[in-house]
Parts: sequence; C-alpha cells; structure tokens
Amino acid sequence: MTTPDIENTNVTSFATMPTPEELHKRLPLSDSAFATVMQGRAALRDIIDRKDKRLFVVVGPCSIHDPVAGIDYARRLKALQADVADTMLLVMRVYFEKPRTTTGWKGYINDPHMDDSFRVDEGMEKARRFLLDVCELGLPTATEALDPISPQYLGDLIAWTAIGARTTESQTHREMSSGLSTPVGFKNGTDGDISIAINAILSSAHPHSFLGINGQGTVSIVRTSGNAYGHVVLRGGDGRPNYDSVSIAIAEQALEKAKLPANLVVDCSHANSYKKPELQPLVMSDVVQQIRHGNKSLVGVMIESNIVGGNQKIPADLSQLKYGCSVTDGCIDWDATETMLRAAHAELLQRP
Ligand SMILES: O=C[C@H](O)[C@H](O)COP(=O)(O)O
Ligand SMILES: C=C(OP(=O)(O)O)C(=O)O
Repeated sequence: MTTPDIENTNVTSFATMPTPEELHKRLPLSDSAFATVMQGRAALRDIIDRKDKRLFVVVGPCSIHDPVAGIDYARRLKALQADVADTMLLVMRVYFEKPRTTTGWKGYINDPHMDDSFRVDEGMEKARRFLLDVCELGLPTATEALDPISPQYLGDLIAWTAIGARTTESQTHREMSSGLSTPVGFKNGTDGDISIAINAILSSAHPHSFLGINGQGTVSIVRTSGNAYGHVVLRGGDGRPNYDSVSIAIAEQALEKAKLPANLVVDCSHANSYKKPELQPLVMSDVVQQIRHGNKSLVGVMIESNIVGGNQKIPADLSQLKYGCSVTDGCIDWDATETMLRAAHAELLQRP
C-alpha cells in the first residue's frame, strides 16, 4: 500500500549525485597535489605541537565563486609564500559552503551558476577541480566543513578545516570532525561564547559512530577514532572582538581548566574587525605584537582577502560581476594583503 502525504511532504524531488568514488576517478589526486596536502597537514600539526615555530595563516576569499579569479589569487599567494616561509605557513582559504544567518547564496557547491539552479553535482565537481588546481600550485588549502557528506568528495584535498560559529555546537559537526584527516579549528559562537568551541574539541577528540556515506555512496555507520588536533578559533561575537590580550588570557585559562593545550587561532575578520574588512591589518598587527611580546598560545590567524577589496551583491546579470571581488563578506584587496603579510613577516623575524 502506498501512503501518499505522510512522508517527504515538503520534499519536491531527489536528484542522484555521483558517488565520491566516481568523482575521485574523474578527478584523481595527482602526485603533486598529494605532496602539497600531506606536507601542509604535517606542517600544521607541527605548528600545533610547537615543533615548528611559525604562525599559520589561513588567507583568501570569503568564498570562491569564480575559479578564474580564484586561481589568479592563488598564484599571487604562491608567489608570496616563498618570501615569508621562514615565519609563516600560508594556507589558502578555499570556502565553498557558506552558512547563512537566514538565507542567501550558499556557495559554489550548492549553486555554482549563481542562478538558483542548485546544480550541486556540478558544484561538487567544480570545487574538486579548483582544489586540485590550487594544491598542484603547491598551496595547501583550508575550508569550512558545513555539509557532513562533502568531506567524502573533497577531504583528500584539504589541509585545515574550520567548523563555523553557527555549527560548532552541533553534534553532527563534532562527530564529523572526529573523523576528519586535518586539524580542525572550531570557531567561538556568534554570541562570543568560547565554551562551545572547547566542548567541541573535547567531543571531537573522542571516537564516534554516526550515519554517513562511504566512498561508494552507500549509507553507512561511520566509526571514527577521534581527532587530536582540534583547536579554538576566536572570531569575536555579539558585536565585540576577542583577540585582545585579556580575551586571549581568558581563553587560555578556559583551555587550561578543560585540560586542553593552549592553541588559539585569531580570525581577523568577522566580529574581530566589526565586519569592516579594512580593519583586519590592525587585528593582525595586534596579534603579531602579542607574539613578539612572548605569547605562546597563538598558533594561527585567518584573513578574508581577495584581489579587489570590499564585496558586491550578486547581480541579476552575472556579466556585471566585478572581477576578483567577494560576493559574500567584504575582504581586503591583494595589495593590502601583501603589505600586511610582509609586515607581519618582518615583525615575526624578531620574535623571542
Ligand atoms: O563569513 C561569512 C558570513 O559571515 C556568514 O556566512 C554569514 O553570512 P550572512 O550573515 O550574510 O548570512
Ligand atoms: C562563516 C564564517 O565565519 P563564522 O563562522 O565565524 O561566521 C567564515 O569564516 O566564512
């Protein structure tokens, strides 16, 4: 007997996706991309373990919407990488999944054509292509893991993962993080609460069993061993920054109380710069000064940066899109990014 109107009453259709294995076959991990990912992850672990004194810098667009401009950005970052490599590990921010406060464009995977056609199948393939291209340039990548299935498609191309302010408290995201192959940065909540990030680190360090898919796309019980490289990302909240030395000391105390290592990353954007992208260099400079004055817990920073500064609304006529400019949060432009990173490098050469 069929039972119409009892389930999926608000679902309009199901469209089949290629499996992760099929996508991996179409776009296999090359030897050079493999080397970039493995070296990037190892360097990040070494920084977190204090075997490497450098600061890791997750820097790049708020979101990728145009792969041509994205690769143009990646080439610039790659060229800068060699000059600052003594003091900083540059990891490109390659964000494809945007958590929205209410509604809005949810990113390149969800709607790659930016026209509400929602070709997630094409978006996933384009995202994998883009990540491969960046890794083949020799730049490790960082992304926000929002959809718990996406890592099966893309996880082999990622060196660092963020769990966003809106999902750090979510059990699904903590479970997923317990199985991720990268270090994971948990943002404090949008209200500034860091306890949810600390609880996320504790939770994700443990083994979990949960529902997911395997490489063949079969619904599976995923059993994980736990992720030892969870850490807090301070992004400010409730309209207030939390990168100042007092906020850092409070975060360190909270980690100590939870018997967790003191590892902190400062997101220079979002509430830490009052969502004014041009203030990010001030935040970065403050963080670098704290390190120069002996701070030992700051291991990384995040910067939202693009070729052109600011942001733009997605126009109805996509040919009107401004090249290299964010369609989500505002960013600093390339010149400001380069100046800021070179200044931080010069300062960090003097660290104790
Ligand atoms: O960094 C990204 C945004 O701050 C986040 O996705 C929320 O965006 P929204 O408030 O514009 O939806
Ligand atoms: C969504 C983001 O940040 P947050 O989760 O801190 O709002 C982001 O970095 O793109």
